[in-house]
Amino acid sequence: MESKLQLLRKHVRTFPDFPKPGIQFRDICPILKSPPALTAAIDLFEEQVRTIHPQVDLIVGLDARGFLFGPLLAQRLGIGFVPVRKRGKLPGTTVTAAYDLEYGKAELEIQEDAVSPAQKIVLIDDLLATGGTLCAACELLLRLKAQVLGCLVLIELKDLRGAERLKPHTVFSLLQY
Ligand SMILES: O=P(O)(O)OC[C@H]1O[C@H](OP(=O)(O)OP(=O)(O)O)[C@H](O)[C@@H]1O
Ligand SMILES: Nc1ncnc2[nH]cnc12
Repeated sequence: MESKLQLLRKHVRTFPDFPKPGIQFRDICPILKSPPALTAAIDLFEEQVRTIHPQVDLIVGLDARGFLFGPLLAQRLGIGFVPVRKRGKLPGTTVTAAYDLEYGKAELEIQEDAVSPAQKIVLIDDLLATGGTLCAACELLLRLKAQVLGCLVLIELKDLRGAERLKPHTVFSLLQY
C-alpha cells in the first residue's frame, strides 16, 4: 500500500519561474482536490501534534495557505483555530510584524485578544521557504506572551535554511525539497 507521504508527494506540482524568474513554485492545490491526500496530510499532522505537543491549546494558521490545513487539524484535535492575517484584514486591536519572504515583503497581524498569555500554540503553514513568515508569526505570539510549542508545514525548502532562522522554535515538515 502506498504510504501517506508518497501519496502527498504525488500531489505536489512544481511550476518553474512563478511568481518571479528563478522561483520553483511548489503548488499544493492538487492535495486539496484529492480527499485521500488531504486526509493523509491531516492524519500526519495530527499524529505529530498528539505525540510531540499533546498539551497544545490552540492552532494558529498563517494567511492564506495555512488556513487550508489549520482549521481541519484544529477540529481533529478538538481545539480552536486562530488566523494570522496579512495587514489590514482583521478588525479590532491588532499587533503587527513586518517580514521578508522568498519573493517579496509583507506585514502580518493577529488580534490582540485572540490568544491569552501562557496559552500553548502550534503554528501551521503550507510551506517553509526563508522562514520570514513563520518567524514574524512567532514574534507576534511572543508579544502576546503565548508559548510557541512548534511549527508544522507541509513542505520545507531545505536550501533556503528556514528551519535555522526559526531557531529556537522547531519545525516539522511532511515533505522536503
Ligand atoms: O518562509 P517564507 O520565505 O516566509 O515563505 C513562506 C510563505 O510564502 C507563502 O505565502 P505567501 O506570502 O506567498 O502568501 P499566500 O499564502 O497568501 O499565497 C507560503 O504560503 C508561506 O506562508
Ligand atoms: N517556492 C515556493 N513555492 C510555493 N510557495 C512559496 N512560498 C515561498 N516560496 C514558495
